[in-house]
Amino acid sequence: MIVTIDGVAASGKSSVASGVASALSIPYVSSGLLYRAATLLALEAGTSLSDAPALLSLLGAAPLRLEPLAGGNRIYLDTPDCPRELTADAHTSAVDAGVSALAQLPQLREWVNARLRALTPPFVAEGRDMGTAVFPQARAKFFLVASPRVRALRRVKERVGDVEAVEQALIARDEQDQLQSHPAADAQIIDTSDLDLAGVIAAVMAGLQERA
Ligand SMILES: Nc1ncnc2c1ncn2[C@@H]1O[C@H](COP(=O)(O)OP(=O)(O)OP(=O)(O)O)[C@@H](O)[C@H]1O
Ligand SMILES: Nc1ccn([C@H]2C[C@H](O)[C@@H](COP(=O)(O)O)O2)c(=O)n1
Repeated sequence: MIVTIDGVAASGKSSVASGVASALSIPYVSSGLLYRAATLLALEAGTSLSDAPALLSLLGAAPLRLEPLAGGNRIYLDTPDCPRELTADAHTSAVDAGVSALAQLPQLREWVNARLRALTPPFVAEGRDMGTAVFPQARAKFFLVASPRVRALRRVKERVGDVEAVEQALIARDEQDQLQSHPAADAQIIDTSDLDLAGVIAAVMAGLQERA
C-alpha cells in the first residue's frame, strides 16, 4: 500500500505524513528531503544548481542515505572518513532559496524518483508530485493547501523569521514549484488553514477509511 500526501510549501506535509504513518504503523518518506540534501551538497561544493551533469556527478559520488523514520525522516552522508547527518542543514533558508532551481531539472527529478520507486511498500510518501508522477497507482492520494499567511505563521514558529518575508518567500517557492505541484485528479484536497495538526491527520485517516 502507498499513500501519497502532496501539497505546497509549509502546508504541513511532513507533519501530517508522520502522523498518518505512525497511525498506520508504516514508514513515511519525504521526497523533499532528497531535493534538499542534493541542494545542500551542491551549495557546499559550489556546483551550479542548474548544471544537471555536474550535479549528477556530485551525487553519484555522495553516499547519501535516507532514513524514513516515522518520527521524522533523516538523511545522512556516509562518507567513510567523515559520516555526517544532513537533515538540519537541509532545512535552512539558503537551501529553501536554491532547491526549486535544482528541482526543476528533469535529470534530478529522475534521480529522486528512482530512489523513491526503489522503496518497498507500505509507506506514506510526501512531496509535490507523489500522487501524479511518482506513484500514480497509490491507493489513496491527498493534497494539502493552506493560505500563505497561515503557512508563514506556522513556519516562523519553527524557524525565526519575519512573517511578511517568510510569506513572500513561500509564495515565490509556490510559483517556482507550480509545474510539479498540482493535485492528482483522484486526490482529496484538504485546506488545512483552519485545522490543527490533529484535525488534518484525522481528515486523512477518514479519507483512508472511505477508500478501504
Ligand atoms: N494543521 C496545522 N496546524 C498547525 N501547525 C501545523 C499544521 N500542520 C503543520 N504545522 C506546523 O507547521 C510547520 C510546517 O509543517 P511541515 O514541516 O510539516 O510542512 P511541510 O509542508 O512539510 O513543509 P516543507 O514544504 O517546507 O517541507 C511545522 O512546524 C508543523 O508542526
Ligand atoms: N516531490 C517533490 C518534493 C519537493 N520538491 C521540491 C520543491 C520544494 O521547494 C523543495 C523542498 O521540498 P519540501 O521539503 O519543501 O517539501 O523540493 C519537488 O519539486 N518535488
